[in-house]
Amino acid sequence: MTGFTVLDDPAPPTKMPAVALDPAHARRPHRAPETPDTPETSASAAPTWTPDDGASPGHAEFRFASPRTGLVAHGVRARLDVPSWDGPAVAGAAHELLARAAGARWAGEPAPILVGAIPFDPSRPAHLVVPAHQSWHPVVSSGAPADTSEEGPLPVARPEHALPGRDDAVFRAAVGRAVSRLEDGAAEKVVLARTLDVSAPEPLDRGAVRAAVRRANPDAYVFDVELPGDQGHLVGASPELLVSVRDGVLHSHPLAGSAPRSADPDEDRATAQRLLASEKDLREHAFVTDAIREVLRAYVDREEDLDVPATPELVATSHLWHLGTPLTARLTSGTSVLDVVYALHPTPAVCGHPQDAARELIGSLEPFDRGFYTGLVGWADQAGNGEWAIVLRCGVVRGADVRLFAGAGVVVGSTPEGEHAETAVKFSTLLSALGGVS
Ligand SMILES: C=C(O[C@H]1C=CC=C(C(=O)O)[C@@H]1O)C(=O)O
Repeated sequence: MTGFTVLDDPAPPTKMPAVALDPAHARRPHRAPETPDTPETSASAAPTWTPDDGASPGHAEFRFASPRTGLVAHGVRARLDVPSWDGPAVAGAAHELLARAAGARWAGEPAPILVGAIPFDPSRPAHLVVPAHQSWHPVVSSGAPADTSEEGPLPVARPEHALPGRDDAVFRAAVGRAVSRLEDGAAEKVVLARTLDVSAPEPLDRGAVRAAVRRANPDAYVFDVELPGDQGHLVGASPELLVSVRDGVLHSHPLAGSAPRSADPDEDRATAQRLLASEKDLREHAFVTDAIREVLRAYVDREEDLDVPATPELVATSHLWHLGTPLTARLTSGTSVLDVVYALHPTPAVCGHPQDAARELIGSLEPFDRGFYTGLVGWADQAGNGEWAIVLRCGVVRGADVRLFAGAGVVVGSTPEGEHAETAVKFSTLLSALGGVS
């Protein structure tokens, strides 16, 4: 265990200031747009052109690495700013903004993309920018085995010896109340989360944290996003792909239903098999795949264009087993990844079912603002391609201070102790990379 301390008196919940950049810094497009003019509407983007010298409030460092490809971006060419943060408004505005940026680029510059993060509450402003600089690179495997069933266990943290195991009575009470409300019929599933505020002896080296979390989680979506204002960096290693779209083909890999990994290979395998057969976890998982199937039906031409396996499979992370279902769809022509992102988000993997009732329970039972936790992080291009992971196994890093987030799906049959233990293990994913778990 290192010198991490738990902050008992946590900072006020992170709020998201609307960032308005000074139009006086406006940079003119280098040449006239090549793309057709798009009419300005009240729901369209108000692109703000800014210098990209890194000194403006739009420095906006963004790192997002899927298991195979890494994207590094920084600087702000334009910021997406829409009056209404709903799917059609965002997708339309993003298209317009990317068309303008494409028209304004120098010869030889790569096609512009949109990068950023979307909060848990999609009606609140997202942090979406067209970066001034972007580069893609292959992710070099660090040698950690990707498939633990074949190659033995990954390093497993022991939460009972570390900070995440600290009792959180408020969370246990919230889970207890949620189960009673579910038993009374208020909803069928709700995902409840908690926070853990820790402080390192000195400012964290986020590059080292990213490398450590990638080593332990070769299949994760590792992100490090500079948030607007002084909100800090959103850093994490999500196991969950909401959607990737390439040339009209969508992949999604929803997860729900979890069990802690064990350092003992026999126990680890037995835990995984128990999870695969757990009625409670299968029920928790089915809410997610059913909801995604229903939404995606509206974005395919024919039922055969949507493939949703009937049963989930096991997915391993450094600390947990999950139930996961790999879904594919051939999208109706003209569908953008952002249309689908906003239509799906938030899924029952992070909110619950039915969505409105679950949101209400979260609002009344969670004593903090989720901000971008259980939101989305990723990128989109002008052709409608993109990749968006759910913001999980993460924290907001400000110098030496980190607010970690972890949640768990609650259904009838869940227990406060079980969900407390599960969230403790979920904290450990990032905390071990921070050096806070022995
Ligand atoms: C909400 C979280 O996990 C979600 C994703 C995978 C499995 C989950 C579960 O089993 O409860 C959650 O739905 C989190 O990691 O904070």
